[in-house]
Amino acid sequence: MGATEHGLPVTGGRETASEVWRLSRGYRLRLAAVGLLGIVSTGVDLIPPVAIGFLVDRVQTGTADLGTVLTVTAVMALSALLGAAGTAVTIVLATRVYHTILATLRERLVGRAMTLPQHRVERAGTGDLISRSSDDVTAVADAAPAVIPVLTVTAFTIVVSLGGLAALDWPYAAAFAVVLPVYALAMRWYLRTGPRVYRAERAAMSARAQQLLESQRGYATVLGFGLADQRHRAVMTNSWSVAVQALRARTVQSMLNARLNLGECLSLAAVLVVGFVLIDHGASTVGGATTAMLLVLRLLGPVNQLLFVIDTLQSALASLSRMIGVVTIPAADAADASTTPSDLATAVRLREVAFRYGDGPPVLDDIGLDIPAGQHLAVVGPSGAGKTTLAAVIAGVHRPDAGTVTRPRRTAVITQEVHVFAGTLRDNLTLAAPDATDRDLRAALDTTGAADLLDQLADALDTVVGAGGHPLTEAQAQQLALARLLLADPELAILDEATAEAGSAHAEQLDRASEAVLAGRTGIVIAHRLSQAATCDRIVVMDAGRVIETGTHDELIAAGGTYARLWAVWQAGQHTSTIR
Ligand SMILES: Nc1ncnc2c1ncn2[C@@H]1O[C@H](COP(=O)(O)OP(=O)(O)OP(=O)(O)O)[C@@H](O)[C@H]1O
Repeated sequence: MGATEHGLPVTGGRETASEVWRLSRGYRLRLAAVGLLGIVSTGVDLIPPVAIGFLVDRVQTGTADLGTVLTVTAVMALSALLGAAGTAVTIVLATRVYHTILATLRERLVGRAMTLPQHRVERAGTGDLISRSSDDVTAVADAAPAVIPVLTVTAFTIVVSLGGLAALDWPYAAAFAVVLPVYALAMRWYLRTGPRVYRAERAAMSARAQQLLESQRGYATVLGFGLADQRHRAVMTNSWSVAVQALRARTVQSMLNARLNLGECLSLAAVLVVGFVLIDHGASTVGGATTAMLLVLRLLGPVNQLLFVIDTLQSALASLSRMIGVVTIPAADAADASTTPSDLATAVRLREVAFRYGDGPPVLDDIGLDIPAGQHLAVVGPSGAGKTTLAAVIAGVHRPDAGTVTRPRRTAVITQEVHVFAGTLRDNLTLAAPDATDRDLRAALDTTGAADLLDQLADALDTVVGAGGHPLTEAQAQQLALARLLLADPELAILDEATAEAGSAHAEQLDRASEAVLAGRTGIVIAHRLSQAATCDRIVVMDAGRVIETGTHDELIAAGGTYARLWAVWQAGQHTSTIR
């Protein structure tokens, strides 16, 4: 399986083929029936050239009368009708099987994407995953109208027509066969060039999707920092890259076209020359040569189409290998290896943990930490100390570059960006606990201090919130997230909530809600207000990615270090600013 260090994997040809074969299980009999119908339909399609050749000979020998012409016309019309009907049914049946298999693949892709460890998706970029389950699925689905008719019918037409040519007179088949290397060379060139160009096109599309997604997600930041122009330029650069790659792909198609035209010209000329020589030597009739020319003309279409389908097929295969790349990520990687069931005494254990974003400077350095089950730990420190990163590494969002992390299997985290899902309030809560009753939901909202929210909403739990629904304040969204976490009932809860103005009613409300949510479970609080830290069992002070102090509130105050200084500042009335 090919995989870039940071990207999601892409399968090779063999893996893709064997996965498609596995996916076709249950449809193979239907596929065989479709194949048989395809052979019969294309066989019937060969009747008109033979009938025209027969008519030409009759006219040449002066034995054609009106009855012969009418009979030949009727036979041609009937065979054309039967052939078209058979082909249409073949295409419909094949398309149905194709889309059913594709739907199964998409379901598996989405299923696997949902179970991928978050760090894997974060590192590759959410845009890549979205592009694989949208752009790539579309590319594979869009290939159906072109690929299925041609693949199911063309291959048979080639075999049956070549057989017909050989039966007519072997030199005709030989003349066509001599030109085949031209097609073989065209195919070889194309197979070498095409996939690379298409993969680059798809990758450029992924990058553009990622760029757009990031701009939309960080909309508030983009506006707040006046980054609109910069983001616009970045999206333009990506769009230009997509355009360049698309142009390359279309150029390759045009060059393939030129090669196909050459093959067409050579094969018609070869059969014409052979026909002339055979008739000159009395070895063939004009009718025979006519049939041969018509058969070759029939062959040229499918041969060209097959090469063009290979073009679409290459593009679809590039997408397919990206989709299957996600589906076949080994289960060991899908389940986060660093998660182990907690032992009874220690819920979280970190040993020599180091982490950096990409090639950037170390953000966490040699972190060692033990959190006994049931303990509430506060992490404090100046902005940029690495608190959020530490929370993300413990939660499994980021995988450490060095060291080990052990945490309970049921770990939940509330990040600074609380997401309200578009749907009812009930939907938002039952995400975490599908079996929860309305009573449970109300109790959870009550615990997080959001009971009055229900009173404000006309449809109570059935009120639509999130995008397009009833707008929730930031504090309400955080209360909702805390209620969701309460319902999920994890062994370890990590709270890295957005800051609320210290001393404000919201801050006190959220502090109380956080305490209620953490009761009876292990908790890590990224403390943006020192009031949060003071109520925790133990405090870890971080600076520049390292733990510089640890102890209880009283111990750290008595030690007179960084925490004591922070606390003094806090106490001295810096209540309007937050510790970040
Ligand atoms: N996604 C990212 N990519 C690159 N660097 C990052 C990323 N996220 C954070 N950093 C950097 O890592 C360092 C630690 O950031 P982190 O957010 O963990 O600190 P923090 O202590 O939580 O700060 P704050 O209190 O402001 O949230 C900072 O220098 C920050 O710029």
